[in-house]
Amino acid sequence: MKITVLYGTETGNAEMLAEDIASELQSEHTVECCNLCDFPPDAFKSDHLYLIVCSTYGDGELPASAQPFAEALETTAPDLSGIHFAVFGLGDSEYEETFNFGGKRMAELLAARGATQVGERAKHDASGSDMPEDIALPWAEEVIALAAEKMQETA
Ligand SMILES: Cc1cc2nc3c(=O)[nH]c(=O)nc-3n(C[C@H](O)[C@H](O)[C@H](O)COP(=O)(O)O)c2cc1C
Repeated sequence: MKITVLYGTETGNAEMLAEDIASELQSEHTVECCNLCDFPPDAFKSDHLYLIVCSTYGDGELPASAQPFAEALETTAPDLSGIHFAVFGLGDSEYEETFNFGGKRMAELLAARGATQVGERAKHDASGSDMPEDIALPWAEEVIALAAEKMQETA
């Protein structure tokens, strides 16, 4: 499968995780990895699965590297029907009211433009005991299997 791992980060955790996911998947898939700040919303392709790794900053906001992408999505309003994505959020449950809102916001923005979300949105908790890569790799395998079915249906 063609997979693009996109990440939105403020201090690098999402970037490290995105790179880990990409390197784990590349033996079986064609994988690219890209910062959301370098990815224009008109670059989505319907034969790719997009794995979006996104942290949360401020008061439940998107991290700095995802903000230009989110603004471009809102101003250019591309039609993303036929695009499949899954979201892995990074956050910290110490921020009780806004836990993992960055990933949630990203999923809402893409769905609002017609893209199809695959699988459950994963929510890593920096205050929990799991390492992000330990939950991200099984999550990625699961969403890839689901996407393979869905993308075949819509092809
Ligand atoms: C100043 C600051 C604000 C944060 N705000 C939130 C928040 O509102 N909700 C949340 O779930 N996590 C929040 N976090 C936790 C980060 O999302 C988490 O540490 C994540 O791993 C950072 O990933 P990054 O380095 O890719 O940006 C915050 C962290 C910092 C330092």
